[in-house]
Amino acid sequence: MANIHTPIPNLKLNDGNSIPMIGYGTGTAWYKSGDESKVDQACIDATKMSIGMGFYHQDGAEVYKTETELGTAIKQASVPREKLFVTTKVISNISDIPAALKTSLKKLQLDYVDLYLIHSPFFSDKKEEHQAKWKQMEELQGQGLAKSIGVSNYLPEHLDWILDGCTVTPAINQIEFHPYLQHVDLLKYHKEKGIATQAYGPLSAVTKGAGGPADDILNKLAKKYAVNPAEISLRWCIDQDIVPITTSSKEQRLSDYLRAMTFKLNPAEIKQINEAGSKKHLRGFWTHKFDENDKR
Ligand SMILES: NC(=O)C1=CN([C@@H]2O[C@H](COP(=O)(O)OP(=O)(O)OC[C@H]3O[C@@H](n4cnc5c(N)ncnc54)[C@H](O)[C@@H]3O)[C@@H](O)[C@H]2O)C=CC1
Ligand SMILES: O=CCc1c[nH]c2ccccc12
Repeated sequence: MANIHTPIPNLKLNDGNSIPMIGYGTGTAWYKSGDESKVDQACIDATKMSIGMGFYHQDGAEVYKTETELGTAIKQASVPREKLFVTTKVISNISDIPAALKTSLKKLQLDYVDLYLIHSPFFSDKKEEHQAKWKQMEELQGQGLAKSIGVSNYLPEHLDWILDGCTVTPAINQIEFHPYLQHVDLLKYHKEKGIATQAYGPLSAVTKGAGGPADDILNKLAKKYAVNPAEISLRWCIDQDIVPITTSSKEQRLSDYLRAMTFKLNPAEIKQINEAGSKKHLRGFWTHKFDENDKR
């Protein structure tokens, strides 16, 4: 069983900070559609378990309404703060980013987050507003409240707005990324500008896209490396320097995910997954915001 002793590599960001190359998400499986003040003990327990197993990189967001649970799990896990990498994101309270971060920090019971992200670009279609919001993000980083700052769900046109005149280039863009959503042009853009990529929904080809054209190659490689197709999907991200964010409430599944740290795909295998995956398009998140004809 892979466990806390399974070393997790780091990726160096453009600001000199380092991020562990797999994250545990407190969104999809855990977000509350209702009352935020109703504490979800199952979320605390699963998140604490993930930290205990070595998932020191934790991904939250104000919109998930689970920052209190994440903060409690962190506290109860008793791992030194400097060993953790904690992300949260702003979107509901984008009108006042400094206040939003302070509220998040209170819920998280932290003095700073390792990464603060603007959760999506869809709050405005005006370049000037994006630039003004990014300036506030830079100020929060300057105050030490966020060690790294970045964005999520941005496309090249949104990043262009920010990069025009920014002082700090976003460290990360967190996007939906899996064999059926490969974002080839966006990844090229990230590489040119020194922006790291985080992948949410990395298991989508195995979960939502099961039965698709990548099944055969994912199954074949799973057999070769004696893991599950999920771990091939995670490794496919890592071997492209992309940081996957996954989740589960099950110890066995989390342990299985960590096996992605125990082997490497070769370039030919990555290419085979890319080729098979490019035969299908699947977007699972923010579908109401992205143009349905946009296959990027
Ligand atoms: N920035 C953004 O807009 C977004 C960020 N996120 C972040 O990413 C995190 C992970 O996102 P997910 O889509 O949940 O990631 P994921 O694609 O890794 O899926 C994880 C889910 O797959 C299930 N699973 C694993 N193996 C399976 C199998 N063999 N068969 C069936 N189901 C299986 C797990 O139980 C879990 O519920 C979220 O919790 C959140 O923190 C997620 C969506 C949007
Ligand atoms: O971050 C993931 C997708 C997302 C966007 N808004 C919400 C609200 C609640 C849960 C997930 C999400």
